[in-house]
Amino acid sequence: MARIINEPSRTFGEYLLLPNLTTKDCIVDNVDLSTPLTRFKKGEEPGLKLNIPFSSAIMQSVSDNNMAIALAKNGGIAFIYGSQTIEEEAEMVRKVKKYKAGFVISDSNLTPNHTLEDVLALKEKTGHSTMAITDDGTPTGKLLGIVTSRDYRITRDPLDKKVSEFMTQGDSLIVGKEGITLSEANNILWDNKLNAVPIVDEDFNLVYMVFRKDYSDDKENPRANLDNQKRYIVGAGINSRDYKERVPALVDAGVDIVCIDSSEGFSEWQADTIKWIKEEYGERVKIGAGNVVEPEGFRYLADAGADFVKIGIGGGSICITREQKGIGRGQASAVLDVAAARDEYFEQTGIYVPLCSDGGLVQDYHITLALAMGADFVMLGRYFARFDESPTAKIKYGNGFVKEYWGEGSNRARNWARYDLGGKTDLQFEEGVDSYVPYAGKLDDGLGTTLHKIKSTMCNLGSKSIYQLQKTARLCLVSSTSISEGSAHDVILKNQ
Ligand SMILES: NC(=O)C1=CN([C@@H]2O[C@H](COP(=O)(O)OP(=O)(O)OC[C@H]3O[C@@H](n4cnc5c(N)ncnc54)[C@H](O)[C@@H]3O)[C@@H](O)[C@H]2O)C=CC1
Ligand SMILES: O=c1[nH]c(=O)c2[nH+]cn([C@@H]3O[C@H](COP(=O)(O)O)[C@@H](O)[C@H]3O)c2[nH]1
Ligand SMILES: [K+]
Repeated sequence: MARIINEPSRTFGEYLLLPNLTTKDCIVDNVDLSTPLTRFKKGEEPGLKLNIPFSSAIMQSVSDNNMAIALAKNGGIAFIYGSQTIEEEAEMVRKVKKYKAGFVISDSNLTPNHTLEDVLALKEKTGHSTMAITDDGTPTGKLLGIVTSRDYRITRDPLDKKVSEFMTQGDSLIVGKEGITLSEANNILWDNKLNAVPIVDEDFNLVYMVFRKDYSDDKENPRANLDNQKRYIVGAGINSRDYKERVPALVDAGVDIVCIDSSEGFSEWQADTIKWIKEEYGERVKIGAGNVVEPEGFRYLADAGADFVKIGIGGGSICITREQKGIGRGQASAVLDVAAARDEYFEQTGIYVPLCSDGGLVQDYHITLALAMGADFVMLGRYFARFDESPTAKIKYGNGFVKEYWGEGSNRARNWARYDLGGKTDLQFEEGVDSYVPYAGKLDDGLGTTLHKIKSTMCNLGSKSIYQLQKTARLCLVSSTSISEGSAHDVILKNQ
């Protein structure tokens, strides 16, 4: 007979935190939010850590190279979406690893044989008026010239005028040599009254551009999550099918960690994927797996060698998996149950496997709850999709703005593959929706507020670290009637 777990599965909104004694040294500035990202043996340090317990969802509408840079700058990690070709995903990883504050890879490039018409079309497409002219029109080709809007006049020059006739070239072309510092590049900009300076290697191949406007806002964040070569840490999503091709390409691009991206991870496909990666790369390549919602699934993946395990089925804001397939579990119950299994696993084996609570986090305090319940970090989709740094369009909506946000199980996300990875297309059903989320401005600002909230809650709980929070937090269940007591009530709100 089927086994029934009679305890109903619960969500974060059903719990509140109880304060503990706040000692005088427990102030926001003293709260440390660093947390392990990968498994470690008792008494040892994890191979990878996060400086804040945040990761961004493995989704087309959330995690590209821009999100990865913005989040790593703040101490977290993005997992670049795997629902794209291997080459495209590896290229995104490469862009993050090549990124140096203030040095950008040129996104507007042409050859001398292009025309003014091509210049105008490219400007329309990228929004950038400074273009690098290289022998092959790529951002890494031999640099032959530069075009800015000062080099042509739309009213006077014919549209078929060749770029070679009006680009800045020869002795007038001022460049910086690869390896110079940002402040040296900035001196070149000022000394020559330029808005941009191309940086070239020994063979005059283009490597970066440095723009005057970028210089001021590129001070390094002290929380930045960096590797031993001072490059940003980045993760990437993989699947349990093409990993033998995808993982080598990602490793070649410099990825720090991969994560099997699936709605449900208690499977031999995932164990095989982990096994292959560990045999191929040993400890050099870290790998997260999931998702699970109960202890058996956790233990299976921990035994298989997962470096972290992700929790959450059907709780995401764009998820309709529970409606479609009837699988899943309230996220709070899932985290509590799996965290207990993780602690038991640690006692039995001396191996600590970090947990990630993925999806369904709505209020900022839900993040604190997830950590208190035993998660070491969280993964958020909707939250990050709202910021400027997410890859999707910002659209005017009523009096404000929204950004697009769609699930990886939606038809929109699945369209990337020309061939179906998983069987007959005519049998497919959607497991996610296509939606809008309210636009929330710059990631630095929004995330800054959330971090401050989490830290001040931790002070109420007398915790200066996530470890302490997990060990000492006390939580209570709330009744549905007491929930209304928690918002403004029995008053007439002004300005409404
Ligand atoms: N966290 C959540 O609640 C949910 C997440 N999603 C997202 O949607 C996307 C797609 O997820 P899934 O459909 O679960 O993808 P998936 O690729 O893991 O699974 C699809 C199907 O293929 C099977 N499969 C996996 N590897 C195989 C192999 N090597 N050979 C043969 N069959 C294999 C799986 O067992 C499953 O039936 C992911 O981005 C996931 O994160 C979708 C629904 C819910
Ligand atoms: O049922 C689903 N259908 C989908 O199409 C889908 N796409 C993503 N995900 C999962 O949702 C997480 C993000 O959730 P939030 O927006 O709540 O942060 C993500 O991190 C995923 O775990 C999906 N679940
Ligand atoms: K399964």
